[in-house]
Amino acid sequence: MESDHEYCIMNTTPKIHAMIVAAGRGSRFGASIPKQYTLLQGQTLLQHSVARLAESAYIDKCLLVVAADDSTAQTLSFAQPIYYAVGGAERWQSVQSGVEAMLNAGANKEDLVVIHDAARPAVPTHDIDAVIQAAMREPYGAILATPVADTLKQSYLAANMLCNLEYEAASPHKPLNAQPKLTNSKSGHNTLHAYAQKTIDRSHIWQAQTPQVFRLEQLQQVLSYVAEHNLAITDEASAFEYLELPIRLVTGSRQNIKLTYPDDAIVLAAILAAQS
Ligand SMILES: Nc1ccn([C@@H]2O[C@H](COP(=O)(O)OP(=O)(O)OP(=O)(O)O)[C@@H](O)[C@H]2O)c(=O)n1
Ligand SMILES: C[C@](O)(CO)[C@H](O)COP(=O)(O)O
Repeated sequence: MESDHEYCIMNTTPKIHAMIVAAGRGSRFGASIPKQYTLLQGQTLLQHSVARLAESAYIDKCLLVVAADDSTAQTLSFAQPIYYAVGGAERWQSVQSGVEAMLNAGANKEDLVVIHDAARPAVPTHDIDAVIQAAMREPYGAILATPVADTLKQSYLAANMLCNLEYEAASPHKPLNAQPKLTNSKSGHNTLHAYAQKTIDRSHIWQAQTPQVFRLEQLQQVLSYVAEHNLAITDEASAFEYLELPIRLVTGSRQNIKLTYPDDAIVLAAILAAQS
């Protein structure tokens, strides 16, 4: 029975390599610096994410994929040995650059690669271990994901109501079911708003997270397919889906949120404080 730490395929003992993608600009977050360098609980998101991976017994060093003009990462201290690669314009191109760096550094094509977002600093270590263990037992890979918990609406865009509904001030003597007065739209132009068209069945809908874990050569091949076919993907699992290759979904913690919009910072700070 192979130990979890080393699993055998074709009489070799593949190893596990970790990469953190941190080459984004954080445009939706809107800060003056890339969001991976935002300080929460006294450390940058990037340092938190590196430390989380370091807590896993499977990981003892980490590749950081950073922007070509990044001058911050190498000024920081990290919880484990670090090496670097330069990212690309799209997230998947940053991953592709990281895969090439790992192979050029001597990784074997059958080795597993653990890919994590720098923007997900609160991932529990037991989730990291769980997705790695799942990927060891899958032919193509595994990702963390969380089932959708809210009602999902599909929307359509429409012009503002042609009439403004004016409700007279409620008065103690006014019947509750009084009809509102319709008046002509005050605005001289129609504003487009989103309206609910229908509710999506969420019983098989998941929110993908990271880490996402694959074998290096297979990931290299599917990302080449993405490049050759000019596909737009936002995670590596999507590339395998295009080729109808099964990727295991491992239920992850809802604490593993991604810092994307300004509102996420207060939530993430509270999660990190609660985890410390
Ligand atoms: N070309 C890119 C784009 C994103 N990322 C990384 O991928 C992770 C998740 O992507 P996302 O949340 O989209 O980050 P940004 O692209 O920075 O955000 P935005 O889309 O708002 O600009 C982040 O850690 C980000 O640094 C990357 O390494 N290379
Ligand atoms: C990989 C990912 O974290 C899965 O949810 C996400 O797709 C990456 O961020 P982006 O905002 O989609 O670029």
